Amino acid sequence: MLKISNYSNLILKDISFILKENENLIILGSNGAGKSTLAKVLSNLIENQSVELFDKNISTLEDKKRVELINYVPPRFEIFDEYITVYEFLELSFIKSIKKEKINEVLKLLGIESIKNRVCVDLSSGEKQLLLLASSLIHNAKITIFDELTANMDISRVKEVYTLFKMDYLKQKIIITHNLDLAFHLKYKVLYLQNGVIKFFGGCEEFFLEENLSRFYKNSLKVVDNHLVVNL
Ligand SMILES: Nc1ncnc2c1ncn2[C@@H]1O[C@H](COP(=O)(O)OP(=O)(O)OP(=O)(O)O)[C@@H](O)[C@H]1O
Repeated sequence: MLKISNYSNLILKDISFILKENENLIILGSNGAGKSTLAKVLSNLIENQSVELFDKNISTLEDKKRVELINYVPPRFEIFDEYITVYEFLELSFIKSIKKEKINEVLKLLGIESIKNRVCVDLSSGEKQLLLLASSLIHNAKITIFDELTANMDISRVKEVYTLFKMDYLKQKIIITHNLDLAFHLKYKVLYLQNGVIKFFGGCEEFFLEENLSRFYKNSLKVVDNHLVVNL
């Protein structure tokens, strides 16, 4: 269970909501709305006392315990070690003891065995995002927040990620995305942010009603054959 109560900072305004155990969430909103900032608050990268994780205030949790409960996966892969390989990076993703077979299982699941001995800094941006995904699967926190995971992925990879999310390989997920069709089909609960304010928090079906689409996206979207597409 995740709960945030009356949180405000320079960007976010009076944020409160509860996500029940095993409920997944999509966070939507335009550029600069505050989505990444909210994710950093929920994972305590922006320190606060307004978030409760599984009935414990996040400010009271030791780092080791907190990372077991929540993992923020950033939109860009950044690393200072120029020489570390994919395999070595994944070894560092375990919270407890390293299980080599788990690394091979995840590499196979994502179809990225061929890059396992490559140096991380040389990967393409899409490959780096797959590495972040692999790392989060190994980390396997109770709640994983993905910040624009699919932004640099090709379409077939986006489809694979969608399938993976549907498989419940990870426990509880919070997904920040600009891919509305992905959000529409995942059918998770939706939180819509506008200028740091929650304008919608509720079911997917309700959010994607025509009246809400025109309220939040004006005439920039249309539904074609049960898919949300840009109304060019
Ligand atoms: N460390 C910071 N210091 C000052 N302003 C910041 C900082 N981080 C973010 N902001 C500002 O806060 C606002 C919200 O940023 P945030 O990254 O949370 O938006 P977002 O909804 O994730 O946007 P996008 O969809 O473009 O990624 C932006 O105007 C941004 O410039």
